[in-house]
Amino acid sequence: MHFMTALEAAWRQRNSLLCVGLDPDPARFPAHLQGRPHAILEFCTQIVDATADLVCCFKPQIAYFAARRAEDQLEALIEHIHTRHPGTPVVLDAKRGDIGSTAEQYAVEAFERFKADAITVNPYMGRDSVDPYLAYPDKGVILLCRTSNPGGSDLQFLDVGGLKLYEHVARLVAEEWNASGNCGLVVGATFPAEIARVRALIGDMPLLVPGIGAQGGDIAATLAAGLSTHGAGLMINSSRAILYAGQDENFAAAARQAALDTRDAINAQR
Ligand SMILES: O=C(O)c1cc(=O)[nH]c(=O)n1[C@@H]1O[C@H](COP(=O)(O)O)[C@@H](O)[C@H]1O
Repeated sequence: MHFMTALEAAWRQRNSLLCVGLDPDPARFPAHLQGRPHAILEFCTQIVDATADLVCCFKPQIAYFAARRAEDQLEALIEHIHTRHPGTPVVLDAKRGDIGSTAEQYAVEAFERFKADAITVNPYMGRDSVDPYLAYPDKGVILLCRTSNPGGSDLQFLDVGGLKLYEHVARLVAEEWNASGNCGLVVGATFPAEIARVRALIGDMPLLVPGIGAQGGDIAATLAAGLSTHGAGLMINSSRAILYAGQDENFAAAARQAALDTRDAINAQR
C-alpha cells in the first residue's frame, strides 16, 4: 500500500496524529531488561504493543540500533509491527544523504532490508541524491526542512535569493520532487512560525514534526500552525517522553498513558 494511503487511513481510523519515536537507549531501560541479549527488541515490542492503537505511525531511529549492533533487532521490530499491527506505517529515521549510487544502497537497506514504509532523508546533496528513494513511488520520502535543533538555523535560515533555505527546500519538494505524491517534510515543533510558513508554501503535504515532549515544543502552537485543510497532515513525534515515562516493570503501561495523554492533548487542539 502507498505510504500516504496508509498514513491517511491511520489518521482517520485511529483518530491520532501522534507518532511514537522508537529511540531505545539501554542505559534508560528498566532494571529487569538490563543485560538481556535482545533487550532492545523486548523493550520496543512492548512499547509498540502498548501504544499501537494510539498512533498514526512509529518512527524507529536507526542510530539507536546500529550503535549497539542491533540492526537484526530493528529488522525483527519492523516485521513485528507489520505482522501484529498491520496498517501502522513505519518511518525509518535515518536522515540519509549521499551521491546517487550510494543512496541506491541506502534505499535498498531502508525499503527492502528493513521494510520501512518511509524514510527521513537529508536534501542537502540535491535531487540526484534523493532520486533513488523517489524511485520507490509507494514509499514515503520525508525530507529535512526546518529541523527542531537550535543549530538548524545556521544553514536553514540562510537567505537564498529572497527566501530562507528551508523555505526554498519546502517549495522545491512541493513543486518538483513530489511528482509521485510520496514526499513529506520535517519541521520541528520548536519552531511553530516556520511550521506555518512551510504549510503555506506546500499545501496539504504531510509534515513530520518532532520536538514536543523532551525538546519542549508547544502542542497548541504546532497544531495551529501545521494542520492541513483536512484537519490532519501531521505526524507529531514524541520519543523519550513516552519511552521513559515509567522506569520499572510497568514501563509499557506508563508509556501507554503518556501516549494517550499526548494524543488527547493533540486532539484537543484540532
Ligand atoms: O527526523 C527526525 O525525526 C528529527 C528531526 C529533527 O529536526 N529533530 C528531531 O528531534 N528528530 C528526531 O526526533 C526524535 C526526537 O526525540 P525526543 O526529543 O526524545 O522526542 C529523535 O529521534 C530525533 O532524531
